[in-house]
Amino acid sequence: MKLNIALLAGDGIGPEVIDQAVKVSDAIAKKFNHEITWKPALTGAAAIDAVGEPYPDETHDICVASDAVLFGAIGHPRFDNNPSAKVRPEQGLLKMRKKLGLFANVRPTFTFPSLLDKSPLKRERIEGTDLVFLRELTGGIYFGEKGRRDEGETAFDNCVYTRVEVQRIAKKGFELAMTRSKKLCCVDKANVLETSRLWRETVQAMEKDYPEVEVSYEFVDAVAMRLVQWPNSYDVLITENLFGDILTDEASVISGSMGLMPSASVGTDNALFEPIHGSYPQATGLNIANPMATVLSAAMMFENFGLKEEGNAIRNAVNKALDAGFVTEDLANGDNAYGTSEVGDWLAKNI
Ligand SMILES: NC(=O)c1ccc[n+]([C@@H]2O[C@H](COP(=O)([O-])OP(=O)(O)OC[C@H]3O[C@@H](n4cnc5c(N)ncnc54)[C@H](O)[C@@H]3O)[C@@H](O)[C@H]2O)c1
Ligand SMILES: CC(C)[C@H](C(=O)O)[C@@H](O)C(=O)O
Ligand SMILES: [Mg+2]
Repeated sequence: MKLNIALLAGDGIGPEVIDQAVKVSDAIAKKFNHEITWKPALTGAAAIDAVGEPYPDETHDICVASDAVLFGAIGHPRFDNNPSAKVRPEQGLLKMRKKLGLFANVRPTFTFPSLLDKSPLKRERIEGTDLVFLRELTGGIYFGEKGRRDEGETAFDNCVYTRVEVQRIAKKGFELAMTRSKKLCCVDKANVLETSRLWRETVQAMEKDYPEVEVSYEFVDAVAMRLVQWPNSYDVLITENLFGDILTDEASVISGSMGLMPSASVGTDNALFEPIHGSYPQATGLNIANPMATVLSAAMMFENFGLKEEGNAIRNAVNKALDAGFVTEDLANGDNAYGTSEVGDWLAKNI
């Protein structure tokens, strides 16, 4: 297969982890006879520095013309520490998601056999966890009207959802549940928020089309608790943008590290693959960040092209590295940590 992949490395550890995903993907291409053409493009603070805006038109054109996008991470402390900055790296990420129509963010949470005792949660709680969040990605409070009034003394962020936005993510949730254990949890705050009541009402109306799916409706605050208490009781969870952002970082503790969590952001016409973590500024340039989340995002990319064996080959290499203890410092004991690029080399060699 010939694949054109837009490569948006971004900021902080973004370029370091992306390099490893490229190495591993190139090893896959060699083994399975594919041809990958990488199309690097600017995004985030790097794009602000170069051209004054975090998601330039040229980058968008490259994304649209590609078969998929592989994304590292964006964000820089000089913006995080300056609340009044008008142009911010994160705006680029949001604009990109919106312009590419990536309304569904698929964020799986699973455990790795050799890491069961690495999690701060007890083995018997997390063993067997295999759940997927479908996080709505182009609506809600992230995209509603926001601003200040009263001479800056009052701030607002509006949370808005349309029924159609809820229907399309819920449809994905029901369809995914049908291919798994037929359990769907709708995460909301319908006891308080009107947008959540629209979510609940919309999902309830869709239940009749999927009679085999057992649907539960749970409040987000309770899910935040049960997620770490009984994670293996969940299968597919659908949720609005902000709740999904928060719960998936929480869920990374189940697997053992933020540096392990991949994701796919999909829409009708485009697909983008990105780790759930950020630019981890403290680790920039130190060759210590875990590249596995980005490497596993590349595995999701191959699977999205229908290349299951390729995706599995990546997962097997990651499992082998974890079993062998060939890991970065977030997962290592004491002195036994390997560098980001060494882990990438090891994975590529073991494809
Ligand atoms: N999708 C994205 O690009 C994205 C996501 C989240 C945050 N951000 C941005 O990243 C910047 C830093 O934000 P933050 O510190 O809250 O979140 P972060 O995800 O960058 O880091 C939080 C913590 O997670 C751990 N971590 C993250 N990635 C890791 C990796 N690859 N290997 C090992 N450990 C890892 C580290 O302990 C780190 O301190 C901010 O500017 C933020 O806006 C971007
Ligand atoms: C950086 C930020 C805009 C982004 C989000 O909130 O969606 C990040 O936290 C993520 O999870 O991808
Ligand atoms: Mg996040």
